[in-house]
Amino acid sequence: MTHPTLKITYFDMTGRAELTRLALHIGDIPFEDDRLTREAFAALKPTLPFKQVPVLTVDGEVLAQSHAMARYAGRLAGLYPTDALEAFRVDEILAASDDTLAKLMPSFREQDAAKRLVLREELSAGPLPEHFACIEARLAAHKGPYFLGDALTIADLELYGSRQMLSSGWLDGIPTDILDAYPRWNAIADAVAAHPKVAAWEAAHKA
Ligand SMILES: N[C@@H](CCC(=O)N[C@@H](CS)C(=O)NCC(=O)O)C(=O)O
Repeated sequence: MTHPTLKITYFDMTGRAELTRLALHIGDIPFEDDRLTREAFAALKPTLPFKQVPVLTVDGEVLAQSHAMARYAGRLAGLYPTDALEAFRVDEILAASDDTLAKLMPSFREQDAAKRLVLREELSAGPLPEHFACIEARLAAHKGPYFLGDALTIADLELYGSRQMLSSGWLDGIPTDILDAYPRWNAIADAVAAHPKVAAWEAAHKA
């Protein structure tokens, strides 16, 4: 099967590009994994559609917005439902994940480490667990092993990636066990982690 020529441009980190990278990798769809230094980003920024990364270059055309990229990659890779209602369920999880990031954003922007810690501790004491409980409740439709049953989707990959971000210890002030209270979320993330293509990707990139 022929695919468009694809290049993901982002920083050398997981962040907002990893979902698209992982979807293309799982789908055996070749792509260039263009990882920018801060200096290279500064030079490129004025040319970018929203002056931000990630961007996905498709046959020479630069397109942006991480979840739009992920849905496109998901469609190419067979990881996005063709059924409209199932797609809605997947989109809901992606948007809920954006809401998590929005809650964390002031702490990402805070330069003072002590103030950042306080912001994250406040989030961990209420707003984040409350939001995560809502996500967990939406996973009640979880059929196993993945959210929508046997078919892996980008919603599962997003839940997996969010767990990595939240539980890695990278976010000082967020307890690494903050997701322990959500068994459906963890079951899905565990199933994704056990996927051979995901395990291979992690072995190649996290060593
Ligand atoms: N809505 C955009 C947000 C993109 C975004 O916030 N990108 C950040 C990196 S994660 C960025 O480019 N920051 C540098 C800047 O804005 O100058 C998306 O989902 O792709």
